[in-house]
Amino acid sequence: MPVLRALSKVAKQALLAPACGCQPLTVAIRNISFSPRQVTSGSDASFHSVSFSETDHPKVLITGGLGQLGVGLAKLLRKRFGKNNVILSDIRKPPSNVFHSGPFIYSDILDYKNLREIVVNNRITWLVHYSALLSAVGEANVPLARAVNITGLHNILDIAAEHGLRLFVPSTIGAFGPTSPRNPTPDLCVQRPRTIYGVSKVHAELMGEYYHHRYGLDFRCLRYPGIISADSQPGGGTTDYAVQIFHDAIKTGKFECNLKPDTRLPMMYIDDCLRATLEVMEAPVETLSMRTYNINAMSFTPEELANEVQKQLPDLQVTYEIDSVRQAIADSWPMNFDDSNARNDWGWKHDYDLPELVQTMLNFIGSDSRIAQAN
Ligand SMILES: NC(=O)c1ccc[n+]([C@@H]2O[C@H](COP(=O)([O-])OP(=O)(O)OC[C@H]3O[C@@H](n4cnc5c(N)ncnc54)[C@H](O)[C@@H]3O)[C@@H](O)[C@H]2O)c1
Ligand SMILES: C[C@@H](O)[C@H](N)C(=O)O
Repeated sequence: MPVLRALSKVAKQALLAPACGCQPLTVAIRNISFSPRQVTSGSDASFHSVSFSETDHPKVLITGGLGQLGVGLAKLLRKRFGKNNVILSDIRKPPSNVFHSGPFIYSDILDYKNLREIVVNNRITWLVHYSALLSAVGEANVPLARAVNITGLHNILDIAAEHGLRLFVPSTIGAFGPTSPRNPTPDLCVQRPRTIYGVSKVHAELMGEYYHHRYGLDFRCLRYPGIISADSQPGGGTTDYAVQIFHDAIKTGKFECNLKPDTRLPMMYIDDCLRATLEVMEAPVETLSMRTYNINAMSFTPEELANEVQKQLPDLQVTYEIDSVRQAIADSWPMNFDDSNARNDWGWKHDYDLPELVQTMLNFIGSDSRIAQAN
């Protein structure tokens, strides 16, 4: 069917929808090859966001949940909404502590039918979409990154629109590129990233916002800085050095950094990142003047991080062996992130600056390694 004819048919069906917005009409447009498989029509974002009663707890599905961030998010959400209301999913086998801490399910985001079955059978109302290939591993396998980060996202958007879900998709500092203002980088500016990861994240931001305006999808997106965590490993990004330094400092007293000492990047401790995610998901619709926000906590260079760690561990030796792929990526990313819109609109505020981050990481990893030595 020619594109214009298909569009006008959909528009006519939408016009026939009840004006009150109380009965969202499901328009089946599966046969339009460029369109979502099934979406709810209408342009009022608010009526789609209440597919669960506001007094009920949401039923949450987290995709890609076994990476650096998912397990921590599940823990936070389970504390708030109850263990059985938060389902972790991934294509990997969960470690036994994760498997026994709450519901876990296999889900490949490239399998649309499987995703839909999970959403329907578990009466999911919130979807947190964490599956992705990060910046460095994405450059090493562009076809897979394209499939997971772009095709997978299309499945997620269609499922979320079809079932009236509130959808969170994280974006990243990597959604900016060398032609973006880097110090600071505002929410709205030129975005011409040079990695498949960045390209896929700009695509996710734009598609999510398009679905919000076109179909009323309750899409919410935060651009995370590099996230630093003690009890989960990063999945192959450019900011991974800022996690590894703590492990190496405690285990060997030596750290080889793969970025130049003066490479400045925005960073955040995981607790702040996960709290921001919960806060934006709970933010009343009327506080959100945008659907994609920068969030930030601190910015530092490898040298500044090493100096801060050396205040606690003065014998730490740091050397530099530059990884040219990661360095080129980092040189194209923001140095400082302007998150004033998130602070003004829904009250974002970070808790951890560099000294607290370093103290917390060393305490956590130090106590873990003392326990391991004692066993
Ligand atoms: N960690 C950070 O510093 C950071 C910063 C900015 C944005 N983000 C974003 O946050 C999200 C989570 O990041 P993370 O650090 O936990 O990532 P990660 O790489 O550690 O984990 C990603 C997970 O996705 C899973 N996955 C891969 N292919 C899949 C498929 N076909 N179906 C289902 N799952 C699949 C992997 O098995 C993995 O467990 C990502 O979207 C990432 O882009 C992370
Ligand atoms: C910044 C972020 O998106 C991720 N940690 C990466 O480096 O790829």
